Amino acid sequence: MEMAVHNALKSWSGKESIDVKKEISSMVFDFTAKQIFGYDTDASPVKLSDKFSSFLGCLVTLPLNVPGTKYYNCMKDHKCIMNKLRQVVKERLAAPKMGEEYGDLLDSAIKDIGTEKLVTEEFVVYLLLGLLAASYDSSSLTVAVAFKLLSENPAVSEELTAEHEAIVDTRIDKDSSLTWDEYKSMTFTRHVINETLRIGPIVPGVLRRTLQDIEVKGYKIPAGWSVMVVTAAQHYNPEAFAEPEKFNPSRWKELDSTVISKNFKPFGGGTRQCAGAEYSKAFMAVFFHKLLTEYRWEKVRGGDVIRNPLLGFKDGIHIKVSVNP
Ligand code: HEM
Repeated sequence: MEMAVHNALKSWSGKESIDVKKEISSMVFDFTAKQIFGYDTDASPVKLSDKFSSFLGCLVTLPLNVPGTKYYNCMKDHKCIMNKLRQVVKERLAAPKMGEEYGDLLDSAIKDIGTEKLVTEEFVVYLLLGLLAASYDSSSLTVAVAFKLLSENPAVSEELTAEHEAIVDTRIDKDSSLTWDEYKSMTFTRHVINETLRIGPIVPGVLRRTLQDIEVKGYKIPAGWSVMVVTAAQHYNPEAFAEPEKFNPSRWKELDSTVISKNFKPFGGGTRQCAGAEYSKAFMAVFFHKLLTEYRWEKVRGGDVIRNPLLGFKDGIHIKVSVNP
């Protein structure tokens, strides 16, 4: 993870500016795809992250399957992605040591084929599609929101930088990699990540279906209805978070665990809670560690937030990254 971040930051430094969301999306995508099925973006004739970018960008569109329309292009990209994923799964199934060779997530999934009625070859293809889609737009959006909030709150940015510089200062070998203990010691970083996810949750809410009639504040919701829990609204509950519009990572020092569990759900909740939550938080911490200890950054332009229904930016958010002198 550190190496992926290192390579990305190196390639950004010196450029006039980069669109954070776009660049991080493709970095996280390539890294995740490598962990899941050994995807090597440099060796691949098709840049899968580009295909995902255009596929995900036109999911909510008029279903007019005519050349030249957004939907038509979306379907073309979807087909290309599915062909590639089907090919990957087929190759693994044909490998001499099927499911044993690489030790990655795809190997585990291949071994599970047939253990349950649902787990078929096609299911594994869709599992890959789902995980890659989930990784493309999620952490990158949260990091982009963090850049916006940090650029508007220089004191928070300074405290965050100080935490990471202190980690490097106490290292015996200054060039050594980040350790697990160092990661666990990033208290203020965790507060910044939580506060970013609270202020700018990427999804407006989570969907559930009622299994039985339930009553909420005098209203009856019949069994079988779809319910959307608007978690984004809970994040702005003034009884749980004082001055909820204010970006204040330090509030997390004091917050009660019951208040958090009832009002803070950026990754959903219950048995369907996000499978990539810890992975995303680790990625964000590693990203900020490398950025803040080895580089300097400044916002160049953009940062106007929109919701459609995912959180996004009108004209992106562009930053300039330079090596720390
Ligand atoms: C900041 C980053 C992320 C956020 C805010 C986020 C948010 C969410 C949310 C709100 C849900 C719905 C949960 C529910 O219905 O209760 C979800 C589900 C899911 N997410 Fe994430 N996600 C993030 C990153 C990721 C990543 C990187 C992956 C995979 C590599 C991932 C994989 C999944 C999967 C597989 C589910 C479906 C879980 C299930 O239905 O059992 N997510 N995510």
